[in-house]
Amino acid sequence: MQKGGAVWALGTMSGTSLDGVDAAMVLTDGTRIFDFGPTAYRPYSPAEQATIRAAFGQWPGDPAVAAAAAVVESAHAELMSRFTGAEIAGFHGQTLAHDPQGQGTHQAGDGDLLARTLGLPVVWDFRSADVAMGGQGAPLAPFYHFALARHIGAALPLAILNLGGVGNVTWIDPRQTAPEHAGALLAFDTGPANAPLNDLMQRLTGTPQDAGGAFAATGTVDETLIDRFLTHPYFYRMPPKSLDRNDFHASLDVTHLAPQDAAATLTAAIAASVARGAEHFPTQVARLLVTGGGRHNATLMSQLSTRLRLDAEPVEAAGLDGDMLEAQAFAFLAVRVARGLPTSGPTTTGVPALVGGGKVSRP
Ligand SMILES: Nc1ncnc2c1ncn2[C@@H]1O[C@H](COP(=O)(O)OP(=O)(O)OP(=O)(O)O)[C@@H](O)[C@H]1O
Ligand SMILES: CC(=O)N[C@H]1[C@@H]2OC[C@@H](O2)[C@@H](O)[C@@H]1O[C@H](C)C(=O)O
Repeated sequence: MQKGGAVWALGTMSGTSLDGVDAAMVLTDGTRIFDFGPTAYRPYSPAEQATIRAAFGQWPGDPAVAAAAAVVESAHAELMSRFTGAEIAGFHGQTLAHDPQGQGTHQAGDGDLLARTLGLPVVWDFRSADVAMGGQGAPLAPFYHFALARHIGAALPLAILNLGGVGNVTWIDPRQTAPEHAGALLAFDTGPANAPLNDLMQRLTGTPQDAGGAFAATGTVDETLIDRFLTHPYFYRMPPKSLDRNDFHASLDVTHLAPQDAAATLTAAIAASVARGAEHFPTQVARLLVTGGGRHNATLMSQLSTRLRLDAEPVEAAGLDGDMLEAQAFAFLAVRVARGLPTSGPTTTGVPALVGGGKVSRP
């Protein structure tokens, strides 16, 4: 790869909601974004989802993990081979278990194998080095969020909120010139996002989402339950901090509520946890840009606007692509790793020093 200049990088993300793999190209030098390229999506089949789901919470050595890794690798190889013109790829893999203060963090899928299959340098295992140095290993999108804030010409502090299965937010001061500068970023996972709502909708309707938030819109929020939810110790921890998909399982029990009220309450809980998180922001933000699937949920967006007293806008309002932003992040981070630039630091993962996490596998 040419030193210094911008290159086309391909990034992939297989998120906690397990719908499929996103892939996107970005023209970048690892600092600035020069252009966005093609994108593609490859859903997991129900059988593939079941294989991956069976490995959730398991660590390498377990046969379920090997089976899940094989599914992740073949789905990525199939999707990534549709792209041409990339000089490097960033492969996030599928998080199966995340326990940064205990057993570590594990993303299924072998980047070495993909490098050989695709004939491209592949950067992967982005989170382990950060965790080994005492960081949370997540969230990692914040250094990309910083580049996005500069790219869209933001002049004042803003927040980028990702609402996937889990929520994560980045507070950004775009007046700083680099993400590693003191005062540029503060990032953390906000709490559970769509995962508990999806699980509820699956049980109620057989479809794992509340499309547009239409069902929740017909219910009433149980504010007492929300208040109790907000006493979870996670909300008292100072950021940076990160979560595994099911960390809140027992704390969000809505089974005693009428179905619509249960959906309304889980939707409001997402917004309430973001509002609680926003209390940690170093300054107020001028904009709240929302990415990830949750931005399609109108009830959730309106709950966010109410509870944060700020207009929650989809990232599309700033000309960005909220379906592909995480895949773009791993394209961008791949270039940073290849060039020896840090990908996380004390204010994004809590790691004591700047870290450039990620292995580089060459074909
Ligand atoms: N039209 C819609 N209406 C309501 N919710 C939606 C809609 N589209 C997507 N979602 C929600 O967004 C989720 C998917 O979001 P996304 O693709 O950002 O998650 P992910 O990347 O897998 O998760 P994470 O960021 O936690 O790794 C779905 O599971 C669903 O809950
Ligand atoms: C361990 C892990 O895979 N975490 C994911 C997950 O999904 C959302 C949230 O929890 C975030 O911390 C992270 O993903 C994004 C891409 C990140 O690292 O920024």
